Amino acid sequence: MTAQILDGKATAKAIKAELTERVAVLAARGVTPGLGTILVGSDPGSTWYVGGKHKDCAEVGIKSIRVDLPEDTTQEILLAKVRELNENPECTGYIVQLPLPKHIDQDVILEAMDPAKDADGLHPMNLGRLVANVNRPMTSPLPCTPKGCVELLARHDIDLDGKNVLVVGRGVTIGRPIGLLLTRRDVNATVTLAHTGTADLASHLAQADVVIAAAGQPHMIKAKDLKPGAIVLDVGVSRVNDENGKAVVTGDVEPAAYEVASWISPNPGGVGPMTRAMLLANVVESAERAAGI
Ligand SMILES: Nc1nc2c(c(=O)[nH]1)N[C@@H](CN(C=O)c1ccc(C(=O)N[C@@H](CCC(=O)O)C(=O)O)cc1)CN2
Repeated sequence: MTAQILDGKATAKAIKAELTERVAVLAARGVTPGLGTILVGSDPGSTWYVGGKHKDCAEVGIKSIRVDLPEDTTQEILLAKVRELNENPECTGYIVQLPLPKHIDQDVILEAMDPAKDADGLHPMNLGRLVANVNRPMTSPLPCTPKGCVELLARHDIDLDGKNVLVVGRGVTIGRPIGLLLTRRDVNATVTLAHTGTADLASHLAQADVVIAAAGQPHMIKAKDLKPGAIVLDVGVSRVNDENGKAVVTGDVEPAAYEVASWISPNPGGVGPMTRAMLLANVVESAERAAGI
């Protein structure tokens, strides 16, 4: 068996084209959505991701506001920037790029954001809304990567109703919120959350119809442990050196999994582009709600 590809790049391109039209409808009503980003430090990955967010905004017609701060920025200065974006009327939504340097308390920063401007769905109020709302349509932003995983599967006509999903990784941006999203009544999956403290990962993998690998551990998911025909989303991102010493992006799933899975999202080219597209979707949806559309 060779797995079919969950093509995040092509899917994100189609979503961006749809969002461009929705931004034009907002513009006709005099509404211009604006995305702010705050980046602290110069980590090459984070700098690339933030650059991508501004490029995406330009592509679909969203205004963007960029705040770049040095690595040694104090928590107080960062809080002042967060408050500035809370008050800036041109910025209808914003994100603080994660991870933050170790001397800054991420929870304090996320809590200081205006939840109505939280384009990442990571403010505790918005995560709490995801916990509380099982049945009704969500009217608050969802974290971009979990939302991107669900959208990527839906756009390939993959129904998760009744499926056993194993999520590997318990981070706040993916692992923890994705279980909440997948167990909503409209998705109806049964979710197990595995992590570094899980005793026998192989026995969980053997039962999983769907695996969402978001641990950030290169090739930790072995093809031999997968249930034949499993659907695999390779979400984790690591940078490793290839045989020529060149840094390359690699996922959590070993390449041999392509011979066991029925569907697989490549990495790069799978969930990453969907994360980018879902950030734009959050900004547009929030502007539409504000405009009463
Ligand atoms: N505030 C946030 N911080 C972080 C988030 C987030 O959603 N909000 N997620 C990740 C980083 N991220 C977006 O910020 C992100 C990661 C990966 C990609 C992507 O398109 N990856 C490419 C490969 C890129 C490469 O070569 O490095 C792919 O998968 O094809 C986009 C966005 C952590 N921080």
